[in-house]
Amino acid sequence: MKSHQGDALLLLDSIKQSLTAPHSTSADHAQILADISRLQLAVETPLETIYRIGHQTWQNACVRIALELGVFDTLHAKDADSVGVQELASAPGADTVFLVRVMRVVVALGLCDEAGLNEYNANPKTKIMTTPQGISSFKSWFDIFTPAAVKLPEYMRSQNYQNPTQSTNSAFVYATGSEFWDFLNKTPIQSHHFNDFMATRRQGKPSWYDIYPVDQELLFSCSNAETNPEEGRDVLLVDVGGNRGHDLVKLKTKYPKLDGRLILQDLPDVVAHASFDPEDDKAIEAMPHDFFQPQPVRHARAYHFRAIFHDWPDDSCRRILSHTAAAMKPCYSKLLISEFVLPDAATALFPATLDIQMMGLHAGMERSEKQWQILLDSAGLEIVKIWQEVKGGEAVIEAVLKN
Ligand SMILES: C[S@@+](CC[C@H](N)C(=O)[O-])C[C@H]1O[C@@H](n2cnc3c(N)ncnc32)[C@H](O)[C@@H]1O
Repeated sequence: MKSHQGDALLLLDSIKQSLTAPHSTSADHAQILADISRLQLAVETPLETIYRIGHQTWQNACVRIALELGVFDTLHAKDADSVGVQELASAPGADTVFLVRVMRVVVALGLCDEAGLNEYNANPKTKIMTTPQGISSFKSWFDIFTPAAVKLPEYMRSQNYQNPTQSTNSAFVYATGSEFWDFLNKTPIQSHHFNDFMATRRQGKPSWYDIYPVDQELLFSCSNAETNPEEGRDVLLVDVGGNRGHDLVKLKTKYPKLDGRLILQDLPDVVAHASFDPEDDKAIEAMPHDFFQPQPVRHARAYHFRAIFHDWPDDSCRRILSHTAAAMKPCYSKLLISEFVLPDAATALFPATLDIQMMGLHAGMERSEKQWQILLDSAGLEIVKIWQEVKGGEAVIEAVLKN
């Protein structure tokens, strides 16, 4: 017990120092959060630890119910004024006894505050649960992903605990009878939540072009390149599996004078709902394309994939990469992959969990530097540089055709 106390006091000192430091980076922020988790582990008993972990499913269910009942919207609309349970329950027609029980959990989780007996008010965390970012992420996690998580132990038992390597055989398929992308295609409401989740999930976080110096690494060389006579103007970047184009729109906002075409590729139903109007913004072109087919855009300056390869097992990745490599121009085209590069040890909880999520949803995986290197090498590509702000965090992997 004594040594735990010692650990806790050391961690507390380190947290204090970090919080009072004059400047802090993303890496410092990640370190403070890691220290806080370690501090909690150092203070709580083993029994408290397993109770905290074991109750998370029920807590998430309460947040999902509160979201459905419009609790966060009502509290946020009232700003600093408190709202009684009668008012919270009246519009959706919920039972007040039931709602009080759910609200105890929501308050304890910190998503709003208690203002008195059965009275609540918004706090700084409440607002995010009223935005597309909070709503779409929670609906995706709970409604689309959780059924596969609940079935994961049973599924893995049925597979004799062999690492899943085929997207047609995942916990998601076991739980729903469909592969993830087919399921979304068949359920427009879930597809809508998932695509909103993709578009909003990175708000407030650096994007790939904040980590990778686009102006130095892509633009200068692109304007100096020969123009492709067949296509009229060089393609600067193809965002493969770019969803509804949110990333390209933000890239264009950051670099309004981009020289070269920007092309969004994704499945037909997804690009049909692109987040830009192709008539208004001629700079971005939407192109339905299945990345398991040959890449139709040849000799682009860059092919960018964000959060694509972690959705697939190695064999599928190799097929996508081989089509990309076949379209790349030697000594000119770059492959940019925005994903986690896992450390060899001490992986943070978020990427470690994301890896399991990818396994459960798609038989996919997060990869370490070595695993990326082997995968790219097997498709005729080599890593030039890994651009990364936080060790073990999200990175931009820059690769080219092997000599
Ligand atoms: C995890 S999302 C990432 C979206 C986007 N790159 C981002 O990071 O926000 C994966 C994307 O791959 C797309 N996708 C899935 N299968 C595909 C296929 N066979 N061909 C092209 N795109 C596909 C999905 O529609 C989805 O937009």
